[in-house]
Amino acid sequence: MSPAISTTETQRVAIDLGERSYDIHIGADLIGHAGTFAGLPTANTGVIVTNEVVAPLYLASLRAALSGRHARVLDVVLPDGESHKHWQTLQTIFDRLLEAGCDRKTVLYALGGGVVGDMTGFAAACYMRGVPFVQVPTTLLAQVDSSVGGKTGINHPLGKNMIGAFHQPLSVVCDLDALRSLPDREFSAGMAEIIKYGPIADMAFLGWIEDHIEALMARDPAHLAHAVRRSCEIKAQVVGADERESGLRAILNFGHTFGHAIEAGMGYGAWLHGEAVGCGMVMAARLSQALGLVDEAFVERLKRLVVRAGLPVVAPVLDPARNAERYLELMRVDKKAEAGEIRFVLIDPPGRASMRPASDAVVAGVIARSCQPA
Ligand SMILES: NC(=O)c1ccc[n+]([C@@H]2O[C@H](COP(=O)([O-])OP(=O)(O)OC[C@H]3O[C@@H](n4cnc5c(N)ncnc54)[C@H](O)[C@@H]3O)[C@@H](O)[C@H]2O)c1
Ligand SMILES: O=C(O)C(=O)C[C@@H](O)[C@H](O)[C@H](O)COP(=O)(O)O
Ligand SMILES: [Zn+2]
Repeated sequence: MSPAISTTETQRVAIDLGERSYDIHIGADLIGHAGTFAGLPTANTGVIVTNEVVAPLYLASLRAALSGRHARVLDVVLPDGESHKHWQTLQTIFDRLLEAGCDRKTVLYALGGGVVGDMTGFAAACYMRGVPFVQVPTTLLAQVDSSVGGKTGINHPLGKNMIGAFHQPLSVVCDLDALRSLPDREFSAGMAEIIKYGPIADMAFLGWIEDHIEALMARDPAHLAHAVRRSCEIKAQVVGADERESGLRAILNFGHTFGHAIEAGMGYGAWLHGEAVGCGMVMAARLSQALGLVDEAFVERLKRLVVRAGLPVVAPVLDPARNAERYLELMRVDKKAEAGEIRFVLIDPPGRASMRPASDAVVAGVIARSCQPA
């Protein structure tokens, strides 16, 4: 049964981080009212950081909403896409802030998907050693995951998100209406991170997603509101318990050890982050099975749902001559690795996750199986 959720009413999920606590606002038509949410400071300058795809859609609306809050509202429009999540793009933000004489009270607003959010957050963490920022996520993936929790950063050719900082936003404003303009492929990518919360924390939620996948894929507003809210609740709870990933928070990385290897190995942007995570979750589930932690029925169940969400489940060959070695090489760069030993987030049992090493031989078997068409 679908929970009764009014899409006209704004939902609020709190993330408890002591003095860095904030609220995640979820509802319709919020970008145009972003200036009214509690937690947003009045400062002389607000700078909206966005990209060339999102700017024509939502920049004017956010600018108008912030005009009563800041004496001047500036913007920086970045090039679009994962392939631009690097130092040079970050430099564009710093150039603009310095040229405009922005002081340390300046508030940055990340208007866009996870790429804009991660880079804006990192720019906010670094500029004058730290200025406040607000997340205004406009993709499904950003609303259910990347805008929450304060992980910010950029990619390095050798590894995903390798340069970054923890810097919490002041507030997160999830306007569900923005999801209407999202391309189908990007919508599916967001579904991967929603599905992720089931196996790691809430199998009842996984069952609910399975039961309502058609309504979700059709972007039914009430179902979307529930999926975004429940995802944010789970993420807020995990991050509230372990802000800097000293332990528990690593469960949010389920599917990411394989997924990040796919993203870096294919070249950033070839596979979307959510696509790589969807496929990576099936690979991590297979590894969990190989280690006796879950049964085949669970792996097939997860795989079916990933397919129904429009995501790939056959992993790419990264190097025809030495495929497993290439995956392993890339995965050894993962931030969870210790002294060159890869540690995987595994399901143990469904609804709970834990981090464990695995032998190269077992991992190579999973890679070989995952690169074959079903
Ligand atoms: N910080 C975290 O905790 C965290 C969590 C998950 C993912 N991430 C990062 O997030 C990034 C992926 O984010 P993403 O999937 O949002 O990708 P993205 O930011 O590249 O956005 C996807 C595409 O949709 C466009 N777009 C954005 N909003 C739109 C809208 N409303 N209508 C039409 N088009 C729109 C973008 O311009 C882009 O082309 C990756 O870099 C990943 O590493 C970070
Ligand atoms: O918030 C977290 O913690 C996550 O792991 C969420 C992930 O979905 C996200 O992709 C994150 O950026 C990955 O973190 P990383 O530390 O592996 O780069
Ligand atoms: Zn992710």
